[in-house]
Amino acid sequence: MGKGAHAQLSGMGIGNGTAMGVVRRMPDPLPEPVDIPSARTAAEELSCAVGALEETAAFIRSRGEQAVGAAREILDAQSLMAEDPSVHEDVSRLVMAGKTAARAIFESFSSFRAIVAGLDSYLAERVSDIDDVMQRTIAYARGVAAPGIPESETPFVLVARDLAPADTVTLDLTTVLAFVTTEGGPTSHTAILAREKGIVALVAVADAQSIADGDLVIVDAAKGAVTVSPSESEQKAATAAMEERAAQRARPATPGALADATPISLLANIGSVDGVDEAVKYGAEGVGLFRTEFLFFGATAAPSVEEQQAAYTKVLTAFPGQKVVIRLLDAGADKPLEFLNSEAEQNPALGQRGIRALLANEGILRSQLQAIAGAAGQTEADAWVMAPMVATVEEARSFSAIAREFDLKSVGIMVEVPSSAILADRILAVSDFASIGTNDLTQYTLAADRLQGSLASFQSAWHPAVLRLIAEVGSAGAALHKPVGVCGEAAAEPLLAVVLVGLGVTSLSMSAAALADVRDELSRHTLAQAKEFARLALAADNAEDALAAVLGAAR
Ligand SMILES: C=C(OP(=O)(O)O)C(=O)O
Ligand SMILES: [Mg+2]
Repeated sequence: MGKGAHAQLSGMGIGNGTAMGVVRRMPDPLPEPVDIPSARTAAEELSCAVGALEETAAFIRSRGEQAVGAAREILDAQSLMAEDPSVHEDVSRLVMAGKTAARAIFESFSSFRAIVAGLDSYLAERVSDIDDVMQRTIAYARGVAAPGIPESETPFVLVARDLAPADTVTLDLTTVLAFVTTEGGPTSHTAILAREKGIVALVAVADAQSIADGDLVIVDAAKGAVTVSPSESEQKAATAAMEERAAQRARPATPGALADATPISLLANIGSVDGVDEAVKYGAEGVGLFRTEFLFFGATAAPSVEEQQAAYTKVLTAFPGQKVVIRLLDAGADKPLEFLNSEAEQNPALGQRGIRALLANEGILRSQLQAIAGAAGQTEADAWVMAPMVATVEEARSFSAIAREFDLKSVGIMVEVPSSAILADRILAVSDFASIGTNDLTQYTLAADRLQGSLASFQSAWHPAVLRLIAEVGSAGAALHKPVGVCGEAAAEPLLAVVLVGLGVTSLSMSAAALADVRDELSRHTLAQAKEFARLALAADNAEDALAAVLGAAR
């Protein structure tokens, strides 16, 4: 495309925002350092390489300190890569063999990358994180600018192949109006972090590389479109949409409801006590998913009941009279925990995980339930508990029986495995509620690892196979008068959230920053329309067609 030519490109919108501005492109990665003999002494090269590794670790660590949640974890892992003694040893060995600092860093990280990419698909997502650390370190060693967000005094729309976590975390929202990336899917790191920060974003825009520096663009996440060199009338419409959104956000948050006043509770997902403030700030009506893994990860043994109770109490205290759904420890596969499951597994996603692991370690399960019951007794919140990764009616029954010994009133299960969606009527008969985890439900339905970047296109809950399973759960919930929520990333996609309601879902839980767009989208459609959208999506052959059909009917 020539610069300035009018064009419309499509991709996957994150949230519902609109932004308009001039494009700045992210510089392309640095070229591979050539393998020529160094002109400096080995000692000089070594001090250059070590200095670059230290500078990278310090830079990423300082960015990590400004981040919370998932972003912080990713950055902490990245700073550890730059500090890894085996990387330092390897770089030093290569420098001593006559390589330049830049080349030694390149070769060392490349072999690290090959091991990670080849040996363990669970770490495949880390490959792009390794590349980011390598690029930054090579830039420091060469004394050139590290690839990253362009510096600019004036606001701009960032166009990039993909964003490194370190970049997304510290995006300056006063200058970066929106971003458009070629790569990524709705559940990629970039999309999740964009949602957490409420940034207008479009991912998986296959033709994004055709947008030139300096082009004026409109990014419309709700339509999943970027318009290059928009006409005057398109510019006016975009300005009006942005003003309306700003006005709507300035009004106090109202409880979630459809246009015909059907109530749909809008709840927050939190991953630690730190998430509480954001949830309250964005008007969450409670917590629909309190992930409790943060208490266990990094520990060598399960935390004591007292320690757990203190953390649960802090969260429950923030929501008097409101519901807080506490998800019991979900260890295994993407959340490995040595002391719970030390046996090496060939296929951990299908291994000892979630409720399976808890029922095999009943002491830990009971300690969690005891701590939750203690915290519930000390606070005014309505504490609900749910078990992760339930696959059978027996697991649901065993979990309910144990939880009720602790006098917990609302005992439910997560539907993340196709078997539990197919048997939703049986499973709900022995549980008080269901909460659908669409991240895992999608991975298991399509047999596509949720962490494997190259399979991101499979990881969409718009897929009619996933929607059919959700419909099973919705119908079972309606027949048995039991609540059915969604707490996976799908709940944070505004139009998909309406489809979920059309399938019988009664509450939606998501990262707090996504609440406003979902609240707004729900208020635009009636239950009859939501059901029609659901019918259209269910009738599609694939996720893209389902989205297109519903977009056509809704916009
Ligand atoms: C909410 C879910 O659980 P997690 O993302 O923690 O596995 C899910 O699988 O959708
Ligand atoms: Mg899950």
